[in-house]
Amino acid sequence: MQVKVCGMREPENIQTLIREVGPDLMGMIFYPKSSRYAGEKEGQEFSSFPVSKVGVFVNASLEEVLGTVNDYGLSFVQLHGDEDLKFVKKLHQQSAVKIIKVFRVEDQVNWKSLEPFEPYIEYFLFDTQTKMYGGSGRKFDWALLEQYPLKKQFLLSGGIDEDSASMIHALANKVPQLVGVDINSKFEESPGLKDIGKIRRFVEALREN
Ligand SMILES: O=C(O)c1ccccc1NCC(=O)[C@H](O)[C@H](O)COP(=O)(O)O
Repeated sequence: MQVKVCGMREPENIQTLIREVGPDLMGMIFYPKSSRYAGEKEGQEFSSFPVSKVGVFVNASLEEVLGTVNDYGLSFVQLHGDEDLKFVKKLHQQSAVKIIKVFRVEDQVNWKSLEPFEPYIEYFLFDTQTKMYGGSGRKFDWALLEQYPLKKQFLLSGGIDEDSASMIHALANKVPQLVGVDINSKFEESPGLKDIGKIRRFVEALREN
């Protein structure tokens, strides 16, 4: 099971995370309205961190996304807004960066609408529908994912906390396309600053089985 720790911003906190947890992916938020906005930091400082970096964007322009990929040395772009297929195709054409396309879930999912994205992306990510787009700390009804009909692998997100490991294992046993989790606000001391001990305990529980 892959682990993405999202909403990272502070260099020392990032170094401790890499040393003590070793996540598969580390997310940085490039949505200016987020309390975890990382876009004011110098890109160069982040490029050298030995972890795959994911830039999270909400309805940003293609130019902004491509510029940030370059400045921060991003391996993945996570499209967390209402980016359509046309946008995803253009990004795929113009860059080798891997794409995570987010679907924010309320009380149902239109699986048919996801299908056209499959050839252009690395993963889907399912998160809870919220006005702020992400980082809400709220879970959606994960049982909806038991009906997931596609081949594309996906990441689970939204309100995952220290006690979620057994629920995640149970879901992954039913739906093998679930290959990773994305954690954020339930592991924070303050926006953009993570409690690394808490993350380590969760990741140990997740990797136990
Ligand atoms: O975290 C944010 O502030 C944020 C704002 C706008 C779009 C996306 C955002 N976060 C992206 C993530 O991938 C979060 O990890 C995901 O929404 C889950 O957050 P949480 O429910 O706090 O675990």
